[in-house]
Amino acid sequence: MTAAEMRAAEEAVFRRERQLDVMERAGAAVAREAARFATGRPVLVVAGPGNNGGDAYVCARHLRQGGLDVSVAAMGEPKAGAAAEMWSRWEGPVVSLYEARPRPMLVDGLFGTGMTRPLERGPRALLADLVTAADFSLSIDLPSGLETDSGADFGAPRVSATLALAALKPAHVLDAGLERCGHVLLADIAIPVAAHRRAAARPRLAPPGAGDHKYSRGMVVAVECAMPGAARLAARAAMAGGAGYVTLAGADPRGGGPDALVRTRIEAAEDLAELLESDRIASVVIGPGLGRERRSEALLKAALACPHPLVLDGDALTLLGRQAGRWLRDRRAPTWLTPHAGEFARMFEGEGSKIDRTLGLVLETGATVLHKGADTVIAGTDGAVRVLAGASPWLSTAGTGDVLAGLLAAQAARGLRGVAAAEAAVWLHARAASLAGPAFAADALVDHAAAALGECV
Ligand SMILES: NC(=O)C1=CN([C@@H]2O[C@H](COP(=O)(O)OP(=O)(O)OC[C@H]3O[C@@H](n4cnc5c(N)ncnc54)[C@H](O)[C@@H]3O)[C@@H](O)[C@H]2O)[C@H](O)CC1
Ligand SMILES: [K+]
Repeated sequence: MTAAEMRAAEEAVFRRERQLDVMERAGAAVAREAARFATGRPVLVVAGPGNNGGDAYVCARHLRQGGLDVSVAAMGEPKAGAAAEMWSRWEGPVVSLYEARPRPMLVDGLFGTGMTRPLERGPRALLADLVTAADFSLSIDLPSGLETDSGADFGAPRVSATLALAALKPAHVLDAGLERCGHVLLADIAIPVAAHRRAAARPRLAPPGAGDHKYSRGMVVAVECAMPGAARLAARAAMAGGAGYVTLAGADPRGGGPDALVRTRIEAAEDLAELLESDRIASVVIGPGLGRERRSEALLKAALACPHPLVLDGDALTLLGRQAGRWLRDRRAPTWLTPHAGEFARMFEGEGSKIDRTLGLVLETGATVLHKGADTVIAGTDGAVRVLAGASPWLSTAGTGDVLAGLLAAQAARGLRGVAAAEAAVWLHARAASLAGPAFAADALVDHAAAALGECV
């Protein structure tokens, strides 16, 4: 939830409950986690001037009542309201942040969702030093120094763990927030939240039924052109992703690949157009290794004109570029775009967080967009958003995007649509990466995709 949505949810609660009671709950939740990690060690709580600081004073009081050695350092005194009341309920001394001495356990309650501008250099350095000197650091709601709605870096330290209050915010999963938050925990503080944006979750996929056959399970066409290896990876991934039949349409009928991979020879774009007339086809993937030649462009146009669900990746996205909206708006069949940051920028400018910009491209094209990266954002035409953060960093190797495109084509061929198909593909991809361990080649992802799928049926 964004900062504004969070405020609205809080306001709704304040209509029937005192703000003090909600803040008590938040502070108590923080104290429970802090005590768990402190394991008896001395604690330094740093408190800011707003409600994040209010939570911090409550936390300090609870920790001290629990028998821990707690000191408090503040940056600005709370002026009024619940936070000021919590400050006055803290009976120990409060030193200025500039006088704070590091302690083994640090609780960071300087700023939360109220962060509106970057931290100034002074407090930024002080906080960073205290975090570095601590054995364990826990941030209340957000590491102080992140823009809540985008995860942009406002000078936040990298803490050991962050306890999100009531709901995850975009900063817990996007941009700089991805690495600054450390381990993200979520506290239920009885503020009801109804979010249409969620973290990507393990899909539940139907196994084949007794009456299924290769066509009913979905036939995928992968288009091969300039770099055959990339299209082959996508085709193999479609097989591992559960498609019943995969054919690779290309100029060379003898190119490699597993025996089960069917090759269909196409010379010109007309051949592809003719192939794609078959109503046995359940989805098409084009773009991995497509190239940017005249022939690539002609093949892309043939694919765009076909009546089947279509996954557009790699060079297909670059070829569409700023014209993506014009080419895609009138396409009737489901369409997915799977850009990485560079391809996305070539198609669409947009403003705001990665979520906002991804939704912008959805609006522009009418397609489901799977915006890749360490923080993968999926957005659909119904406004639904899924984010997958924290996938294996070893995915940053050539060919993994081709595998994702193939996995997505398989989900489309199995009948999944929109965000659900993209979420399933992204989850399978991340899970296969974690099964593959360190330093894998993209080929190994394919080898682990079936095992990942096995966890979903
Ligand atoms: N509303 C509630 O009762 C509850 C809120 N919870 C916690 O409150 C914070 C959000 O609190 P808020 O007072 O809105 O903002 P902050 O404490 O994050 O910030 C305070 C204040 O600081 C100013 N400010 C912004 N940027 C800077 C900067 N770079 N340097 C200096 N000062 C800055 C700004 O004007 C803000 O007003 C939320 O995260 C929760 O922790 C409880 O969870 C529940 C009850
Ligand atoms: K904080």
